[in-house]
Amino acid sequence: MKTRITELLGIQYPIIQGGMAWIANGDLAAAVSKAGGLGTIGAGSAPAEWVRGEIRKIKQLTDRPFAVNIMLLSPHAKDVVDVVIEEKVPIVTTGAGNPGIYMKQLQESGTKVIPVVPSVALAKRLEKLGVDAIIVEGMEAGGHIGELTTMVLVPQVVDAVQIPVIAAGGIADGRGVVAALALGAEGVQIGTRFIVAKECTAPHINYKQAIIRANDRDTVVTGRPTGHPVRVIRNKLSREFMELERSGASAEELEKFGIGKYRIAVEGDIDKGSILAGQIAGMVTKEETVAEIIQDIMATTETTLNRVRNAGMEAR
Ligand SMILES: O=C(O)COc1ccc(-c2c[nH]c(CNC(=O)Nc3ncc(Sc4ccccn4)s3)n2)cc1
Repeated sequence: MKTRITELLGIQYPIIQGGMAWIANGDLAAAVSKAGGLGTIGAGSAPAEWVRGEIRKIKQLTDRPFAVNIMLLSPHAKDVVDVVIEEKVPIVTTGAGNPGIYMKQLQESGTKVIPVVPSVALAKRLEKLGVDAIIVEGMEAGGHIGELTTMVLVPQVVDAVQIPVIAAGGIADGRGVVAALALGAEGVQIGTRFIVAKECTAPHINYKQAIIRANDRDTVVTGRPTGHPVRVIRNKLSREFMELERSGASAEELEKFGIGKYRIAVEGDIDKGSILAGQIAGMVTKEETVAEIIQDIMATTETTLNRVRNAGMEAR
């Protein structure tokens, strides 16, 4: 399948794996790149030297293109940018903030920059700064989210910019890919479904099982009063978090309550930790290899395109 995204990134399929903090390590990213997508190492809030180690690991595992996601709320973001440049990482995606301050040094080093944006305004500002493409992430996504849905935000950003758009949030099979293409996107970013991949070695099995067990209504958004809303799977901790919000706790108290809770879940305590995952968790029902996931996505893309085409023919 060929789009401006597959050409820009040198990948076989327009499938980008989300660079999820604490979860997307070199093992997962290498498996996705080897299977024809774009594997992404999630720097999250990790120190720059951890990121350097994962970059060197993926270079041992594959020659195919890969990316590093820079989470801009991380205290190590600047050092991670330096490491990305030193290690000649070809592609960077960014999240949770505006990458404007790093654009000059990244572009001078020839790194392709693809920011996640939650609004049309930021998409237009970043296109002017010279980013190579835009990931438009709807609030269906797991983790730190904006307020608008994929269905609403993608076509508005597509209308507002000339550079290619990647749709993210609520996508886990070919129906989501075809929907994204219909909205004007030329690629998709998938996070939640890759968390349960066999090659995703970081999260404890309890984390994966929480996603596999989740149904359509099992995620909630915590932390809205802090200005950093985060989508998680309902559990004991999210109920405590919502209780704290209802009791009128300040943004600082909520922020403090949330610190470190994500890592606790990744390490296996799914009662006391925050299980970051998207609304599509209800459609993620089994652990598979990355190759099986990508093959299923592309096969269901094909069957969906045929179904939509036939429906269109009959409608004439
Ligand atoms: O500066 C501005 O105009 C605001 O800019 C932005 C505001 C938000 C975003 C945004 C929303 N979603 C994303 C990409 N997705 C994510 O970044 N998802 C994440 N999940 C867990 C994360 S770890 C975390 C999260 C919050 C607080 C501390 N740590 S980051 N980027 C991007 C840019």
